[in-house]
Amino acid sequence: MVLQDLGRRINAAVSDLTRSQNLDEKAFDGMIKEICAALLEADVNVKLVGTLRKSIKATVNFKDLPPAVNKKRLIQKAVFDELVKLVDPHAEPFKPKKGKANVIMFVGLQGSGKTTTCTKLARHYQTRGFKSCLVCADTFRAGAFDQLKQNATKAKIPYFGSLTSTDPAQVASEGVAKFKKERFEIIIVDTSGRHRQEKDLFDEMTQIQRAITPDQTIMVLDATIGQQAEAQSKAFKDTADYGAIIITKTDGHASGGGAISAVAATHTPIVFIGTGEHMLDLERFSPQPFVSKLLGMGDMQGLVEHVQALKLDQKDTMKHLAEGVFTIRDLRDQLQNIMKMGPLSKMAGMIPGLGQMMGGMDDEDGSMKMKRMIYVCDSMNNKELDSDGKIFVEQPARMTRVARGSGTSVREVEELLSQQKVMAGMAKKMGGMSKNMQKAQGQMGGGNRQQQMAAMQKRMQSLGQGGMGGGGGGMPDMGSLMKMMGGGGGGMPDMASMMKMMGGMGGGGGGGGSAPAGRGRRA
Ligand SMILES: Nc1nc2c(ncn2[C@@H]2O[C@H](COP(=O)(O)OP(=O)(O)OP(=O)(O)O)[C@@H](O)[C@H]2O)c(=O)[nH]1
Repeated sequence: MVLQDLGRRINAAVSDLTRSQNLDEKAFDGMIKEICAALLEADVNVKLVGTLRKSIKATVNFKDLPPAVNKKRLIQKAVFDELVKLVDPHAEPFKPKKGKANVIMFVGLQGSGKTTTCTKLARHYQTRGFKSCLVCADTFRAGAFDQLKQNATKAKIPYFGSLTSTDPAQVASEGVAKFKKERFEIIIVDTSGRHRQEKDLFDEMTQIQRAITPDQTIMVLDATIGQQAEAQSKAFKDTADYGAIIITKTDGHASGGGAISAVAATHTPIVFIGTGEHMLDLERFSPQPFVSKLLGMGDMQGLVEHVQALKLDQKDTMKHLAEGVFTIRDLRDQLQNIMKMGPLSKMAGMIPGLGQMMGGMDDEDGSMKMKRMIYVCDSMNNKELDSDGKIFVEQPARMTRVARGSGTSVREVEELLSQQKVMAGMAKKMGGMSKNMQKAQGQMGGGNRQQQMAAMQKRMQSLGQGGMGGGGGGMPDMGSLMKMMGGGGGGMPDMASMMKMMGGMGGGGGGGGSAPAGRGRRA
């Protein structure tokens, strides 16, 4: 059972109860039983589950509820709050400071995902304006430095290591000294995860720690070990006193719930969770957004942060949208932006309600469809790209040329054009709206964008919470969401249409291999 399934099961238990006609104590007990069974299957400690059960019962106190009280809301809130408590470590982690060297040392067993996570974290800080780098202090495993080098090169992060040295503490201090001199702000040191004997591994960790005196030591834990996470973290704590934990591989296993709750029970801050093998698959851990996402209520804060961190180039499209225009080039740029955001299923999980709605959607299919749309655009010349698409209606031969050049089919070109037409129609409306808004704002003496964003987030969250248990809620307004993320004026096109479009694209139409045959461009 994967973590998402755990969320779905809990959600279903609450929904069944709140939808049922006779919301009596027996049904309420049944719901608690189902939630507890799901948590136990996810390897959450039996004592913690017991506490959760008692707390939900005590909070709702079914017997003494006055008849007028909104039972559904009360039950939903109690379940939500108790799940948050279950994964809340109640501890604040170290926060790196700008303008100084923050040395972060990683420890953890082999295969836990240390090297991958080091690079993910360096990249995370890099995109947030910290000058970041990596040091490989694993001199035990041949190939460790190569792996870090490869990851770092891909993420464009400077790195340091040695292919010949056998002294990890020396390599670590040399690397840290070099990068401190070069005024790096985040210096991440990766250490070995294996040794002939466990004692050697722990000795090495303390030697490195003494040599570099890190500002923070982070332990990396593999979520698939479930509640054993507690024992493993204790063993490390006794030796290399770490300040925070990153739990990796929460994407594949429900036992991530077990690992997270086990660590939270020890009051150790969980700073991030790894949610996949991709560089972007690192999420800041925060109990409330985590539970919200688990239950299909989305994580708006995370989504906005994620999109902002990508620094997507929206300038031209925004300008066009404000003018009520949406060209084929705009469509291609937006497709490319969406591709940068990471797997679609993950993006959808952050949007209240959408993750569950798209449960069956295949990331590979979705991204292949988008790639083929980009191939179509790349086979157009500048005149075509900057057009509103009418040029293809007037001269249909252009479609055949583009299909041939991109290794797709005429039908796919037509579909892209009709999508662009839909977007252009929306842009026209939005352009008018945005002009009116600007006028209104001007009359009101302007508006505070931060306040607007906060209000929007609040609205989204309330929509998401309403969604649990099927009471009210429903899908939020994707157009507004994208506008908010894009910042002010226009914004990205409507995500729901994008998803719909991908679902409909590429079905049949014959022709077109998986790779473009050639993408020659004509003037
Ligand atoms: N699905 C998934 N896989 C992950 C995640 N993090 C790391 N991995 C994979 O886990 C495997 C081990 O990761 P490494 O980074 O090599 O682990 P390590 O702890 O550095 O291993 P040693 O160098 O042997 O100590 C790799 O295949 C990674 O791609 C994650 O969050 N989700």
